[in-house]
This record gives sequence, C-alpha cells and structure tokens, in this order.
Amino acid sequence: MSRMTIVSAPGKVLLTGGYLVLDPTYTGLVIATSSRFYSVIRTRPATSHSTGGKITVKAPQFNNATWEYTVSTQDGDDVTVQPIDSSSGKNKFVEIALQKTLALIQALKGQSQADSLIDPGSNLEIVIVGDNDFYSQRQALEALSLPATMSSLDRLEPFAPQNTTLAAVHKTGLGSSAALITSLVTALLQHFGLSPDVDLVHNMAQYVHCLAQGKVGSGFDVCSAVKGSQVYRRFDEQVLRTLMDKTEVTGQEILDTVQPSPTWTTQTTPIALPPLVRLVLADVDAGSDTPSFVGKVLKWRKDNPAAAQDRDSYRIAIKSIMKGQAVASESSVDHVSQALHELRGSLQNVRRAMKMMGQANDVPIEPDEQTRLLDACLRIPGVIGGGVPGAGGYDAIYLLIADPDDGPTEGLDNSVISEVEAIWQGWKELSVCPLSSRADAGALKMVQNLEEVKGLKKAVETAFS
Ligand SMILES: Nc1ncnc2c1ncn2[C@@H]1O[C@H](COP(=O)(O)OP(=O)(O)O)[C@@H](O)[C@H]1O
Ligand SMILES: C[C@@](O)(CCOP(=O)(O)OP(=O)(O)O)CC(=O)O
Repeated sequence: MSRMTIVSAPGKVLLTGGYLVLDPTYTGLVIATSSRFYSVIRTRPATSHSTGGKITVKAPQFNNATWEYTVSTQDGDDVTVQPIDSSSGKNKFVEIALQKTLALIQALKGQSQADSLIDPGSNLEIVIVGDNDFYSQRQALEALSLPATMSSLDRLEPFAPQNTTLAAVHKTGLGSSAALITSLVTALLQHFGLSPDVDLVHNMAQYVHCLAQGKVGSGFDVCSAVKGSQVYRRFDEQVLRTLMDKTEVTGQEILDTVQPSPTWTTQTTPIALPPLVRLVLADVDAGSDTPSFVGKVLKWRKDNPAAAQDRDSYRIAIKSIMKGQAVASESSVDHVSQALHELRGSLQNVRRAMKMMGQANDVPIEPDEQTRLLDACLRIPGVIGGGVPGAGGYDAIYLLIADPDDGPTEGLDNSVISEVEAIWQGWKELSVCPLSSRADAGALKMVQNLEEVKGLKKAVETAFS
C-alpha cells in the first residue's frame, strides 16, 4: 500500500470588513465554512512505462484538468519543477505551490537530503477536489429537474463532475484558490515528513497564494483556511515584498521569510457564531461575472481622505448606534435579545455603508437587485441579519438566521429556513440558488483515511486509476 497524505482546508465567507480589511488598521470578520478542499498525495513506484521523478496533479471534477511536472535536484542546487506541456494548459496556482513548497522542504530538510526529495524510481500523484459548494450547482439541479433547495443539494453526488473546465466554471466565492493552496502546501510538507509550526504553514500559504495571484491581497481567505473562523487583521505587505519582487528565489530565502517572526504582524482572534445562529448562503446569478471592484474602491479611498467623507451618512450611522444604546439601557429585554438586536443593527449599518461605497464608486457592491432580495429576507421573523459577503457584487448573499433546532429531533427543521427558501425559489429578478455550506469551527486538518469523508474515496480512486 503506497503512502498517502490527505489534508483539507475550509472555504470562507467575509461577513464584515470588505475592502477595509486590506488596511491593517481595520479587521475583517471571516467565517470558515463546512465546505472544504482536499489535497491527496501518494508516492508510487515508477512503472515500466513511466520514468520516475514526475508529479501528476489531477482535478477530477473538471474537464481537461491533469497537469504533469518533472522534478529535478542537481547537486547543491535548488529543486526545480518544470511543467510538461499538455492540452490542459498551465495551472499557475498548482505550479507555484509545487515549486515553492518543494524548495522550502529542501531548505527545511537540509542539503544532506536534498537529492532524495523525489526518488528517481518513483512518482508523486496528487488529486485535488473541492466540495460542490465551491462551484454553482444551479445547472446540475436543473439537469436533474430538482428544485433549488438545500435538500436537493444533498442529493447531488459529492465532488460532482462540473462538466466544464476550471477556467469556465461558475465559482460561488467561497475562496477555492486559498483553500486549494493551503491544503496543497500543507499536504506536501506532511508528505515529506515535516510537521511545521502552524504559523510557518500560514506564512508559506500566504506567500504562495500572493505569488499565484500576482498581488498581495489582504490574506483573510488563506488565514481562515489555516486557522478557521476569526477576526482577522492583515500582515504588513512589506514582509513579502522582497520575495515577490525577485525573479529567482532560493529555498533558504523562502524559509527566512516564512519563518514565524515579529515581522509577520497577522492577528487572529478566533470566533464562532452565537449559539443557535446559523449562517446560510445563496449563490446569486445575474448572468454575468462580477469584475473586481478593489482597484476602483482603493483609488476612491485614496482620493477621498477621511476628513472629506460624507458627513450625513456618518451622522446616520452614529445616530443608529446611539438608538441601539438607548434601547439597551432602557429596555428590560434580556441581554441575549439585546445582543441580537445590536447584531442586526450593526449588520444593517455595514450593509448601508457597503451600498454607499458602491454608489460613490459607481460599482454595484450591493446591487439594487440584491438590496431588494436581502430586504425581503430580512422581513422574515427569525432572520437576524445578512448582506453581500466579501467584495460584494452579483455573486452571493449571506443570512444569519435563528436556528433553535439545529438537529432534526423536534421536527422544526426549520421554519425560518423554509420561509427563506420559499422566497429564494420564487425570486424572479435574480436566480438564487442555496448553498449547503454552514459555518464551521474547523481549520486546516489532516484526514487519516479517505473513508472519513463522504464520497472522497470514490473521487480520488477514480482519478488515481
Ligand atoms: N479543483 C481545483 N484543482 C486545481 N486547481 C484549482 C481548483 N480550483 C481552483 N484552482 C486554481 O485556483 C484558480 C482560481 O483562483 P481564483 O480565480 O482566485 O478563484 P477564487 O476566487 O475561488 O479563489 C484556478 O485558476 C486554478 O488555478
Ligand atoms: C475586497 C476584499 O477586501 C475582500 C474580497 O473578498 P471576497 O470574499 O469577495 O474574495 P474573493 O475570494 O477574492 O472573491 C479584498 C481582500 O480582502 O483581499
């Protein structure tokens, strides 16, 4: 039996802090999801028709998604990973993860073992799969004539083939590349016998993700893939600048940069949703892809320093916060209702501010169609709050709903959810398809056996065979 390593990392939903979290002055509230990515690695002896020293990576949910690489280590040199041309084209994220992580592993192991990274008599096989929620399941449900409900989603095969290419797939915004990079980097380290400090894993995944994206983002997605739900404050981007700007870097330089140190100023405060509050998500389709608004919003912020900001909206925000406080001090309602009431108010303020920011920039951060949808959902008793996650746009909505019965026992399962689903199903202006993902405390984790995760064995074995 060949040695197998399985590592999984969760997706994310940024509830608050969109755009602001790019600035280390502010924090972002990010919830890790039950939907996860899995990187599975095994070493196989080379056969008569395959020379050794190769890495094959497969993403079996997609058409044309097999990438092959040759790995070489020459005396005293850093390991190199060369893609072999194929009809699948390049996968920059996977290639950079392999190249940089193997270089790091070489540096961590020391030169004495540098030549034996991948034994010339064997090959490395990697399978990458993501839970269905990372990709829109609207068409899969239609093809099976199933209504767009959560119970229909449960009937789909886990890790279902998407019948399209990675480039063409409709993503739902749960952060596939961050979960993929985090699970793959960690699986490689583990497979080569290293169990490094979680902060080193985090820093390395941030570096690889930034390099693959071609920019230093805020990194909340990678951090939550490593550490789970949290209030996130970003690292100073200077920490990666030198490595990012260099065309050639050695494993030792990578190690020197990603080694945990005070220069990494990331701050992570673990959090969880309040008890009996459930996160529900829907993927929203308006028939077009939402372009990135980040460049426009950041320029607007630079051109409009704080002193010039809209005084009226500031006053509205302050007044509503004060009203919340007044209710709090006078009312005899218990502190839980009070806290939920404040939560609702805060989330509404965030929504309002995001909407205004979009209007000021002429970009649809909370488009009017989403505003109408969210307002309709918020009128349902038991819906505590909601909004557009992350950068907004025509991508998704989230709601926090009261979920008094999280199990099936009392048969409530659950009237708030049913009402929300009814609104979504009947919504004409936008196509609204629920996601099955929930909030999950889980962070990065090792999976011992393929059998532990429903459908993983089949997905992986079909790909490996
Ligand atoms: N299942 C997968 N297998 C291999 N690579 C993947 C997979 N899913 C995503 N990727 C990589 O991540 C890239 C998508 O990254 P990006 O557009 O930043 O998406 P996201 O916003 O979901 O993080 C793809 O082009 C591909 O390189
Ligand atoms: C604007 C942002 O602050 C939040 C973007 O959040 P999303 O959750 O929309 O992220 P993607 O996975 O890139 O689609 C940019 C950032 O923090 O990097």
